[in-house]
Amino acid sequence: MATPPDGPQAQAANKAISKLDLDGHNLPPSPAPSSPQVGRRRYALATELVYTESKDQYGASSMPIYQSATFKQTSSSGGNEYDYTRSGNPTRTHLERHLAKIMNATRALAVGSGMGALDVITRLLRPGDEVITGDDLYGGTNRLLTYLQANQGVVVHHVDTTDPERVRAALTPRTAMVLLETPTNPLIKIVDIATIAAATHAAAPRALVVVDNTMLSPMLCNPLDLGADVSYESGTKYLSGHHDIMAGVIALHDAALGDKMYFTVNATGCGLSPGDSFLLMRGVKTLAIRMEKQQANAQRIAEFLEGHGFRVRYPGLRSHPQYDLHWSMARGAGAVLSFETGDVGKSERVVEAARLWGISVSFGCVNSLISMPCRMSHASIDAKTRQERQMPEDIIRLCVGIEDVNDLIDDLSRALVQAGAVTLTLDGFHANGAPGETPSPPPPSV
Ligand SMILES: N[C@@H](CCSC[C@H](N)C(=O)O)C(=O)O
Repeated sequence: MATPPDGPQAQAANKAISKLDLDGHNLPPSPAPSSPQVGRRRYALATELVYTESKDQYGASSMPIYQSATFKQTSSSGGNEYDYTRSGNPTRTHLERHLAKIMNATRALAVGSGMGALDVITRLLRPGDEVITGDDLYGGTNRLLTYLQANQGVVVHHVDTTDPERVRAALTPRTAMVLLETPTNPLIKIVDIATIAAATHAAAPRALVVVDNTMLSPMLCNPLDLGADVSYESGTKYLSGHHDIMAGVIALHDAALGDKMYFTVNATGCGLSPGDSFLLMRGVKTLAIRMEKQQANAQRIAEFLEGHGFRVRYPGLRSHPQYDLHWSMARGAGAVLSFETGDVGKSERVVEAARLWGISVSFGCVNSLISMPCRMSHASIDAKTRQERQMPEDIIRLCVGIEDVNDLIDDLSRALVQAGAVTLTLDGFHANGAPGETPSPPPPSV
């Protein structure tokens, strides 16, 4: 899973490191000039996640929480490195520099949630600007784009981003942003970032290609290396890993764009708090080992469900229609999968019968979660739109954690049996009813 030391990803990462000041003590606007660390060898990603180079005044091996709203100045004109935590805080700066390093970026910004990150990014849009995005995407993203369309004069085109030609056909001189997710949430479709980025930059040079990398995290994919201009993710998920904070992260190369986004962070006060910056930093250090276990568990569970006749969507399965495309961009399949039972009521019963799997939105945490996206994470997309976009109402999303995989499979098997989603036979059990044969009517909008 680690980046090969001489591969293109590692070269890009070295470039990013050489541009960073790694002392962790500069107030944001523009990244500081290079440090004595320039040109040092890039370690494997698992090492870089843990290795930090902060110059804490006492040599603390874990950057302390600077729990202070304001900072004393040495002169009446101010001008010290930090003045007010909304504008900058040493704990957040340390985190942002570490994130820039592991996301192969020149600059990273840490804010209060994944949606907060998308808000900062979309504030670059102006009335009349056009956004091209997917027809399967996270409910919160869809909601923010719908708001911008209704209130800010931004025109949003939802197309099937799994087909780069559809994106190409939607590009116009007014395209300001192409917003991608891969794998998509919750249908786990794969989007070709490199082809779409190249097509976008050729046809609409001022357009930004923005990628939501939450499903994979920098452990498995680096969208900036594939040609994206901005990569962002919910730090609430894999980066922190314990569902004890909300956070959002933005990574990019363009200094002027970074300054514009920092302006918004400072002006609106959405920067991540010192305490949450500390927790996110702590979580990032164990990302490699968590992800390794989570995706090994997810693979076993996906194979278990598929082996019993369910339609499973997971890029670790050879049956995934875009298996090769996924593996050309990513170093792993992640730990989110979805499957269908063919009946909404049956899916509800499965979810409610699970004990070890918590009924919760979110993913990327050490404990496993089960949910019905159409009722939960994607309920803000109205039923008609969900139907138009062919979202199966019975779809169940599994977000796999680090528990013992046999316990997870036992609990899921029991829930499937209890819900009547499988038929018991002498040689085991099999899914009842092929998904899609009896399409479920959408429930009323939420
Ligand atoms: N009630 C929330 C639901 C958040 S879903 C969180 C997450 N990104 C996921 O996909 O599970 C809302 O309406 O935003």
